[in-house]
Amino acid sequence: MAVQELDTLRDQITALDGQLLGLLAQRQQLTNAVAETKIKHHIPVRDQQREEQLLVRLLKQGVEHGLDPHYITQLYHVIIEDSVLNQQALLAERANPDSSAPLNRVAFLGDKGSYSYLATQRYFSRRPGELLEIGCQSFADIVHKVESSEADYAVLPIENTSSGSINEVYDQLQHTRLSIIGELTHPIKHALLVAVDTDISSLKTLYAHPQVFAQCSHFLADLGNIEVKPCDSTSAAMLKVNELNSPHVAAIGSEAGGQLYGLKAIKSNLANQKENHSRFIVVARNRVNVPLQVPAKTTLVMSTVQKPGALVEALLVLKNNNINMTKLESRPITGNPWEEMFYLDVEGNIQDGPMQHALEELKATTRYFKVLGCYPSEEVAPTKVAAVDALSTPQ
Ligand SMILES: O=C(O)C(=O)C[C@]1(C(=O)O)C=C[C@@H](O)C=C1
Repeated sequence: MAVQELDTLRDQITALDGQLLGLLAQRQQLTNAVAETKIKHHIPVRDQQREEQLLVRLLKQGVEHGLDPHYITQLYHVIIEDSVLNQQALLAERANPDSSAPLNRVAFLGDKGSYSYLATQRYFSRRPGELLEIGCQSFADIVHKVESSEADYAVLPIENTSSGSINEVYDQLQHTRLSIIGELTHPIKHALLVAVDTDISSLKTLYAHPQVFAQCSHFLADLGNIEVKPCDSTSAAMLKVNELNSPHVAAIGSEAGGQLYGLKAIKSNLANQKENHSRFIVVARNRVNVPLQVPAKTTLVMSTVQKPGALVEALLVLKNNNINMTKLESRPITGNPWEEMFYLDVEGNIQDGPMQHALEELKATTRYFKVLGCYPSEEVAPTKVAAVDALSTPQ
């Protein structure tokens, strides 16, 4: 039965939410205009001093309105992250006029609903041009699609906060001529998805990608006697459960992806770590120019000579040139037992003087050395304001 009072209140909320969206769109137009000005005057995109001033003012105003400072801080971080990433995408587009096309053909693992699919959608939503998704069954197939020009880009998961590096992808990078042109971090929220009404105790078989099983090992250990069946992708697992349409089977995947297959979540937050994120890389046939106004990352691959301390020597080159390394990964070299290929992510732009100097030195120190790509860093660290703690401390 409709309650008149509730309807009236909800109408007012709906109207306000509409206004909030309108205001956010206006804010976006202004920050896009800011990006144009920054392009013209060579000003860096990020200005954390300005962010801090804004946040301090908002917190003061928010407290006067009776709003929780943590709520304001979180909201503002999302708004700023979006603003920075949109501006970076705009600058990158201007710096690479030849790579803009009306259609972006993108290869990724799985089908509609896979985490790679969701990451692909998110990455390209900030870029001009329509998106044509090309679902693939293996990482080798994805890379081949771009190498053979059947696709323009590939989106590949490279590491996860719970299960670590994705070795197969690193191994693909060893043998390809493609370049890394972008990255993004996407939250991975695993849920238990079923096709028909059921409960956990009725389940006999669970379908998921092996990486997903690794990320949810604590949940699986508590489940007891359920058969786990690996699938090529999360979307393949969801499709299987949709087809079987049985109260005894479930898939692990995202709730958003499951909805595309008519599946319902009967339990969420299955990952061992609460903060479960995957980092994806975007690769293409050609390198991109990264404007010096945006924070850049460079991924390198190298092998050192076989002598004690060779890796330390190479890493000292980075230290001596004041270059920050954010990741170091090693993988065996195919055909050369006990020899390792090292993958490094470092902060910096290959067009920058100190970086070029460091790369030259590294080349001289190592046996094999290659830049896999230089791309805009999509990690927007939130600006912290000391006043937040003071404001939220109970009196
Ligand atoms: O004011 C700027 O310089 C902007 O780029 C806008 C903005 C914002 O969205 O408010 C975004 C990024 C900067 O770090 C600071 C503020």
